[in-house]
Amino acid sequence: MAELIFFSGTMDCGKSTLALQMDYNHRARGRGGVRFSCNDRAGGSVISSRLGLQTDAVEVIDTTDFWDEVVRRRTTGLKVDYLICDEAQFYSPGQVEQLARVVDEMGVDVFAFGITSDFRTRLFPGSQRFVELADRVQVLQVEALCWCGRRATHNARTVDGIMVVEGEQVVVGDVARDADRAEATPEQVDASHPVVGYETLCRRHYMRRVTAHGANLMASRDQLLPFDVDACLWHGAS
Ligand SMILES: Nc1ncnc2c1ncn2[C@@H]1O[C@H](COP(=O)(O)OP(=O)(O)O)[C@@H](O)[C@H]1O
Ligand SMILES: Cc1cn([C@H]2C[C@H](O)[C@@H](COP(=O)(O)O)O2)c(=O)[nH]c1=O
Repeated sequence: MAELIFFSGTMDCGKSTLALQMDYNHRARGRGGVRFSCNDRAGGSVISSRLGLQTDAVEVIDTTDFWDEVVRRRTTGLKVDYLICDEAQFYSPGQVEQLARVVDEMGVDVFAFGITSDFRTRLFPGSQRFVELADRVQVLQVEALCWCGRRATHNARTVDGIMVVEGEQVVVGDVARDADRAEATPEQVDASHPVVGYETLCRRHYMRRVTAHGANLMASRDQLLPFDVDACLWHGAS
């Protein structure tokens, strides 16, 4: 029985890696599949994993109709047993409905991969529809971590190094590694080209808006005292 599975998690938890692995495993057993992606960080028509793997894919755009995509391939004799759908949070609710129909009426497995919520903790409309329609929502086993070591559950956005909670829902970007993470100096800030980045945080530090950079700053200011960033915040220290 074909299934619609939504593999979900925060940014940087291995979704694209798993998408490429699943494609490889199914293909290795002779199944025919089509890979789709949308606004991948590495550019159009590609699925890229931070582990270094990258494979071509069909770019999903506003007019993409998944039902037509499958019918067109099957009528030219191609085998379509499954679809890999990366960056699925960016698909429209209507496209998610098309995917459900492809599963139910054409017996095609759909493996979709995406983040559920945006930098304001709000569901992406496409992800919401996946949660509503999927046979299974599977949370990835590999956990992205917050700087404090807890499991990261939220995606924070930074602009020039500062966490923000307002802005466009879709801004393609990457998580910064610890080494790159710093608030820009006033000289580096170019108001016409703000640098947008992301950081995965636990809920506690998302709610208190403490990124790795903020925590480091507080730690360095407070070197002479026993340091507990959460206690500092709780008591209103800056
Ligand atoms: N140099 C590396 N060595 C080992 N694992 C890495 C390396 N770089 C990235 N990763 C792993 O890749 C994961 C990110 O994978 P990716 O598929 O790009 O994530 P997602 O699609 O969920 O954003 C990280 O959580 C980490 O486990
Ligand atoms: C939280 C959030 C993320 N995005 C973008 C940033 C990346 O381009 C993708 C997520 O890709 P990943 O492979 O899961 O790392 O989504 C966005 O546009 N808006 C957001 O709020």
